[in-house]
Amino acid sequence: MAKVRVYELAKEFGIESKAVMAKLQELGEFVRSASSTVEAPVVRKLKEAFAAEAAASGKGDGKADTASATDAAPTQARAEAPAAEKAAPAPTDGGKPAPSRPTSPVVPPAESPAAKVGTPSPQPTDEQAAERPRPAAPGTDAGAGQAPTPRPVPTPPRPGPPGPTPGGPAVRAGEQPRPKPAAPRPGAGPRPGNNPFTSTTGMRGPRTERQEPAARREDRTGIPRPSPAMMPPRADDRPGGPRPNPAMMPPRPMSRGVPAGRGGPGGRSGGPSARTGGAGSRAGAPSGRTGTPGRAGGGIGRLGGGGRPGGGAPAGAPPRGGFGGRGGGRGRGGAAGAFGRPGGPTRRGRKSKRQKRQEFDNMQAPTIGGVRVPRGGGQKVRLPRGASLTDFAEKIGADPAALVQVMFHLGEMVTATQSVSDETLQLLGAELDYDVEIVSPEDEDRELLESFSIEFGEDEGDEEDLQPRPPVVSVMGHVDHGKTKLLDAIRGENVAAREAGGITQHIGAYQVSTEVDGEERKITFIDTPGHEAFTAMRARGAQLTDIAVLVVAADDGVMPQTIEALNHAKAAGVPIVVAVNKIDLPDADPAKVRGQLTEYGLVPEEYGGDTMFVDISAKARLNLDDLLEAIVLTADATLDLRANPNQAAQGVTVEAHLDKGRGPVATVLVQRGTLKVGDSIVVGPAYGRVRAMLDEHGQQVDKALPSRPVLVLGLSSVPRAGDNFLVVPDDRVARQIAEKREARERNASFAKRSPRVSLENLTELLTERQALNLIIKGDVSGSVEALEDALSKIDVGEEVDLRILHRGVGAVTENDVNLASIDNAIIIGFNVRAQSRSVERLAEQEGVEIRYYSVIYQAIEEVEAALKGLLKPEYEEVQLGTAEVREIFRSSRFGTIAGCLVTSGVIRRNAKARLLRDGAVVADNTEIASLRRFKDDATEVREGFECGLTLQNFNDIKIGDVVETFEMREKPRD
Ligand SMILES: Nc1nc2c(ncn2[C@@H]2O[C@H](COP(=O)(O)OP(=O)(O)OP(=O)(O)O)[C@@H](O)[C@H]2O)c(=O)[nH]1
Repeated sequence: MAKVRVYELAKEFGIESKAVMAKLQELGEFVRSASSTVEAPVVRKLKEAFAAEAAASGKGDGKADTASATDAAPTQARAEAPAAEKAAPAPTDGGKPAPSRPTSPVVPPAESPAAKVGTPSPQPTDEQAAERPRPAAPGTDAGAGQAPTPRPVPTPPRPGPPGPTPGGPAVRAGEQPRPKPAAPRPGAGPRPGNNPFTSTTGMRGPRTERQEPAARREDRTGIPRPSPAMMPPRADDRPGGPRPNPAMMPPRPMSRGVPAGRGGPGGRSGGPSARTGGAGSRAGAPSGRTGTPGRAGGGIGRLGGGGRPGGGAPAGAPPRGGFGGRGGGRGRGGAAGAFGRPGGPTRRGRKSKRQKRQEFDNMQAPTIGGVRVPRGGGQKVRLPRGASLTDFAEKIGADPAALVQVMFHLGEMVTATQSVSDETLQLLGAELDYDVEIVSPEDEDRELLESFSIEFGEDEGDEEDLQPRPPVVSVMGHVDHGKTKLLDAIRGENVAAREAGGITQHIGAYQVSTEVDGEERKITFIDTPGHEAFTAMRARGAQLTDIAVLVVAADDGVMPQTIEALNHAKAAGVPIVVAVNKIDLPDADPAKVRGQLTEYGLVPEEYGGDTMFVDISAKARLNLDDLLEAIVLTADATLDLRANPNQAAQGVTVEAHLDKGRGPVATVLVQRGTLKVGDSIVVGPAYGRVRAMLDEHGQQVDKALPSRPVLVLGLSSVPRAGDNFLVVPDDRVARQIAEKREARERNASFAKRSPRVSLENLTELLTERQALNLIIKGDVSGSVEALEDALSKIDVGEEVDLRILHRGVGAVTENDVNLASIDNAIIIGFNVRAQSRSVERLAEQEGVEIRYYSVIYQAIEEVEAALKGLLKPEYEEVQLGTAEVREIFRSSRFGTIAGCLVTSGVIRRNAKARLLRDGAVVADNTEIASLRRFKDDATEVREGFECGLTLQNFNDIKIGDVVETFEMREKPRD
């Protein structure tokens, strides 16, 4: 089922949106407004709730019926899950609930006790429903084949989304008022705390897949188990004394050799529930001794303390071959007897030794690289981009140092606190059997805003709160087809001409008016031509364009970038209006353009298609009004452009820069709400209060309605194009959101640029890599990004790295200098200077170099030269000379002396040498240790002369060998 909006649901139910919202709230679902979307499971839940209400009031009116009818799928699923029905009879009859057959008829959701008592009971998804234990499939688990005819037992506890507890047919037949399962009824059934076989005992952790079979096993014990809500509150008052806090217990590594004792102190608390608790619950045994129902099964959240797998029992506990944390209630002997079956006979459904061994193996923490870390069992772990191993460890209750070791074992060297890449997190997750979900920046941002109860991107209120807004248009097309000219022409025609005296400013977007059918209509143009800007914005999640104008020169026809632009617009689902430009030229062929574009799915209206083509001349200002009209008509025909102007403003940044006089300024496009002077605003990582707003004519405005672009003054820093903006209740919230965003961006960028150190490249990284660290400051975010981009493309080989430690808009500050001095970086100021003389002085003091540029290419050239300067010199071998061995003399003092004739070049003392015999090298990397001419020492002997020489550390010289000498010379780099 697709997402639906609240008002659509209201329509479907034939009631007011408010009633739907109220119901949702009652069900524990938060929706902001009638136009908020509702997820499919929530819709189902809602329908169930309405159906239940209708059934309860005895009306069973058509709407409720419709609701259940429309929801046939889950009902079906429930029908196929008799275990769920089986669970229905509450143990009000002394623990003998009415039997039910696995093939009981469909139970309408309205009949569910949960629904009747109004308990919020989120409907399970179809899969969940289908996942219910089915008595019809005995033998699938422990106790296979021993399971008797399915016996009704209460639903096993379901932490996480509580499943429904649909009523069984027997109960329905009697139309007995169902007891509220939530009410503890001491004495009515077996005391759950006394029942060591109950799997409900204190189950707290979320249910994992692995728990399911255990739950099924418990079902077969035939003992009715009450729902968790029926459990006596806590066991501190029970024999066994106070339960030690698991968090206080020292985590104990599990050892295969000394398994946690089942009857040991660690093993008693969990009872069977611990078995159903997955990795987490098995672990928690330190609560031992008390027999506390299931606190040991504290689930994942408790892993940090005694909750580690194997943390159950002291290492020295009697090795009774069980699981830490499993035990007590069900164990043989020990205090468990006081609460249940004291070491009774082996029951049906008990696990075999083999199974236990298997389970033990499963829960055994991996011993990667000699460390033990909890195994996830496929559990989901959400981590933000750029998280560190410490963050990961925190989530899974492990020791960060252990994770560092695991990574080491996996061949990657990372520190515990270092931000790591997505792949590293995934790799670690896969190794530990966790399903790592890297939370995207968008999701993270949504969560961040939600934490302040702010929702971005949705109009508040009802249908009737929405009012028409002008379309936002981007102009795209091939190079030189006239995009800029067209944007200028439209602006010139409509803006400058009408605003007498107004000086048209380039602020990144402008609004024009045109008359369509006697009505004045506005259109907002994004003033940055080209689809790069369009796609860059989209890449940042900002889709602000409603309509794309595709400019095609009539003389040139469709070109590669025309197609590219077209595809981008199509991918974004944006309708296209084609402007066939340059029709003033003699070789203009507008018909050809139409024909060509038809092939790409843009069929002109006149050919029976739905795309409007307008022949224009941007230069001659021909038919520009027709183009504007076509835009309005296309918008009217294909889009429902409405927004709520009466809410806190939200929108997107179109452009931003640092203005010398005004500080950071950003052109924002209001998408919904009305932006007013004085509003507290967050724009990406910048925040502030709107000090003033200017329109494209440089005129001050006090408010901006949806689709209105305005230049905003008063921000703390310069945001990036594509950053969203939103008005928040007060400055404090604005600052907090902005700071969190900034921290997140910093982390993410650290993760991106910290090189992955692996065992393979460690030596290389430690010994050979040199890095040029840079800090880039520029006047506008665009130039900083462009410079960073260009610099990162400089390639001088593997040996030298360019690292951009920080980039930002604005003057070079003291902070920049401090950072540069710590990390030995050079600061590049692009069209900016040091903030003050004191900053310059600090730089001098710290020996930090600040280079100023105003031409991008100059900056690139110099950085490239600097990088080359960092390269280690390259050497090449240059031959000096060769000598042939003619005679051999042995000397007790010098070893073997070779009497040689220099056959080429020169032989020098101390020169590097190698000895060749029959063309093969017999000694390399040696040196001419001594050189004599007759009886005298010589420094060099030239070609044609004889000499005596010895080689360093080499005496096995033979007559006929050739001594070759050479030197290593630095090679100039190109
Ligand atoms: N004859 C004629 N020339 C035009 C017309 N529109 C634009 N031009 C010329 O075409 C050339 C390119 O125009 P631009 O507006 O710069 O084209 P563009 O698509 O923005 O180009 P890029 O920014 O390089 O992608 C300029 O020399 C314009 O004067 C027109 O309608 N008729």
